Amino acid sequence: MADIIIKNAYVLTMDPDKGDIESGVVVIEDGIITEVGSSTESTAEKIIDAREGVVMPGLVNTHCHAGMTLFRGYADDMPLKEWLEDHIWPAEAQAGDEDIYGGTLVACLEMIRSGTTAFADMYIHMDMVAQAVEESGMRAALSYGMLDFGDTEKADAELKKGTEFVREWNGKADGRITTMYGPHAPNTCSRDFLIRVKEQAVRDNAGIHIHVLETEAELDHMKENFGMCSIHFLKDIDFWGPDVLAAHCVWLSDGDIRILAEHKVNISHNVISNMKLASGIAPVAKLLSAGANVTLGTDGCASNNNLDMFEEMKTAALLQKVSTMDPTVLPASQVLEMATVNGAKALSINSGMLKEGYNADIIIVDMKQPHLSPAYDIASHMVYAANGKDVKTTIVNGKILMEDHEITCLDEQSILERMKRISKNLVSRINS
Ligand SMILES: O=c1[nH]cnc2c1ncn2[C@@H]1O[C@H](CO)[C@@H](O)[C@H]1O
Ligand SMILES: [Zn+2]
Repeated sequence: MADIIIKNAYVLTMDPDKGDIESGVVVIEDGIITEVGSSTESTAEKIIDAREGVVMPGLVNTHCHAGMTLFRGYADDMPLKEWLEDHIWPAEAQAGDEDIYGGTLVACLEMIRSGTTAFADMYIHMDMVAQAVEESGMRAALSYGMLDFGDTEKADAELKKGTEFVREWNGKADGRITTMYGPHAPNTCSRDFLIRVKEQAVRDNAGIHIHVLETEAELDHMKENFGMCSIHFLKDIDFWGPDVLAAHCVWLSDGDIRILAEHKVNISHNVISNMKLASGIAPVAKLLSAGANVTLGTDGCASNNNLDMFEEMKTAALLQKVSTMDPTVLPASQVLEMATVNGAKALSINSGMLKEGYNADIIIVDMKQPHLSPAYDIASHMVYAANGKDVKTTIVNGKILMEDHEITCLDEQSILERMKRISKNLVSRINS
């Protein structure tokens, strides 16, 4: 007997061999999808009738700082350097375990509610982040954000912390948690440190999550200090590979695009954060035509200011169209691929498609609503018309985390109450 059967749904499989099924079933057993088709002989204790719903793979957010929900709306409308150095970093210095734990739980609630089933996170107090992810039922690739600023003592301490975290949490929470190394960026980490991190990641068979060329200031800094941009600099130290997840990648030349594609680097496009901080426009259409694996991420809540991947999909499509003056770039089906299949690939997880043998990371979108009516092209609706609130059911690893808009895995009220308390205390500590 199976665990869950979802029936009577429009199934958007994202599986190129299968395509969409107008009225289909998805069968789940032991956290895995065991059947996708138009009917099934199987039985299950739990039957979900998804009539007037779209069943699709959960979205994958490939660049997040989940705990930054704490700073949602805390420092808006300023350039990245000032935002980070004068506001965010001093505030983070005051944040403790309880704050990051509470902030991450709010992020998990927000992601579950808006149809994200897996995310890549780079942040601080990572044991707390991992604990929150474990309790939430979500899937995540977690990394401790390491910076050395050229200080060798700090480099040793940061790498030790990063390594301990990678080793302690990899494969935990029934395999829902995997770990990566998280060197912050080429202009906040020294060359030596980045070399050591890469060597350590190879030894531990772990991926690497890093910010790259988010701002023109980083490009100028790298050219001034090393005579080349971050992409060539990282190529020089043999950093690039399919194990690397590079966030932002805004300031790229055509040569840089070729390097990223050749080395099969995973790229996280953070369009809303890049627009809000006026960092620039990433050449996503060019990256995709070069064959690079481009995915989508929200970045933290202090530069977005939410974690809704539906907004991210729509904005990514629209900005590329207007900035290239070509409405044919990033069609809806390709944007959906970025948010599902490509994201899962970047996190090395067997999710992102509804297919036999894949993780049961699934969402159901409620289509019986004015703004989704009529429905000619479902992919178009998911990218251009829907938003996170339209998600009514979220399943991760075969467990229902939200059903009919009701959160089943966490105590939402107490988490929101806790956020009120900790954010107030945190701000008073920052201001004192
Ligand atoms: O857009 C960004 N660019 C650079 N750093 C960021 C951005 N958003 C968040 N962080 C910072 O990265 C560190 C990860 O541990 C945190 O300090 C976080 O505030
Ligand atoms: Zn970031």
